[in-house]
Amino acid sequence: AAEWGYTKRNGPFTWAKNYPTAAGIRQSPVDIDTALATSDSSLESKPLRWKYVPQNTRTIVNSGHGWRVDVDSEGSELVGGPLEGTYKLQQFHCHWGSSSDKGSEHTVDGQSYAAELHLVHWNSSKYADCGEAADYPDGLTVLGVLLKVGAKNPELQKVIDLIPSISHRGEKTEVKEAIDPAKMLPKTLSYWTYLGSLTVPPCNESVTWILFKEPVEVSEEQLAAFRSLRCYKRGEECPCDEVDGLLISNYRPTLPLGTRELRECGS
Ligand SMILES: CCN[C@H]1CN(CCOC)S(=O)(=O)c2sc(S(N)(=O)=O)cc21
Ligand SMILES: [Zn+2]
Repeated sequence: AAEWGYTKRNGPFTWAKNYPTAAGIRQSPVDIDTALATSDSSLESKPLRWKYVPQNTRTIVNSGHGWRVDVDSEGSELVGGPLEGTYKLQQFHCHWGSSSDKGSEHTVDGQSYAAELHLVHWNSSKYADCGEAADYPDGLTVLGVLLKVGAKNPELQKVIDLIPSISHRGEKTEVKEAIDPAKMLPKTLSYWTYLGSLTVPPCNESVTWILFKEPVEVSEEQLAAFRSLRCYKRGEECPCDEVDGLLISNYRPTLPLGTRELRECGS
């Protein structure tokens, strides 16, 4: 089957054909209607806590759908807030648009941001690895960070510096200078949380989403670097009808929250 992607031919509105879960009722991303959010004392009583090992960021790869930094999960942990048990960091990646007026996956009161960073964690209290965890409703937790145009982001610059060596799909390289995921999180830790899904096929409905309220800054030049990735393999011709196969946009439009509860912690 034609590989899924973000063009008219293989983009989000075609995914349900090959991935029926994409048409489910617990899909992500969603628009965060801040008036609907309910504050929950149980979230306030168990602060979200994380521990990452910067030296465990191993490789960065061009998945054909964006860049992804794979991490050795050992030594990492995410607990508290809405979570039961311990989750370990598996990878982090980003979504962006063809211009900085769009590109985030979640929107807030209808407003898009320039990009969105996802830190993907899996429930190591109950499952053996990320792949297994992705098949269970409590298997994954993704920390989402909204990115807005502003100052150059020094931690993300370590990713940007590696992009030229993974310009084509399937290329990967060692991350030599440790990247600290904790340094990419906002200062204030207020967040919204709801039950959703992977925002890419197979769109498993296995993600507890935790989206920080405070956006983090990234520069226009850094966003431009993201858009220089190519969605096809070196030596092959460009399959996607994108402008010479550049990955200029890789965000899924929002899906209905439906009857799901949206909770918030912190102002
Ligand atoms: C770059 C994308 N990679 C994906 C690889 N995986 C999916 C298959 O795994 C069994 S995953 O579970 O690690 C996730 S979560 C995720 S999102 N956008 O919802 O945070 C994307 C992906
Ligand atoms: Zn993502």
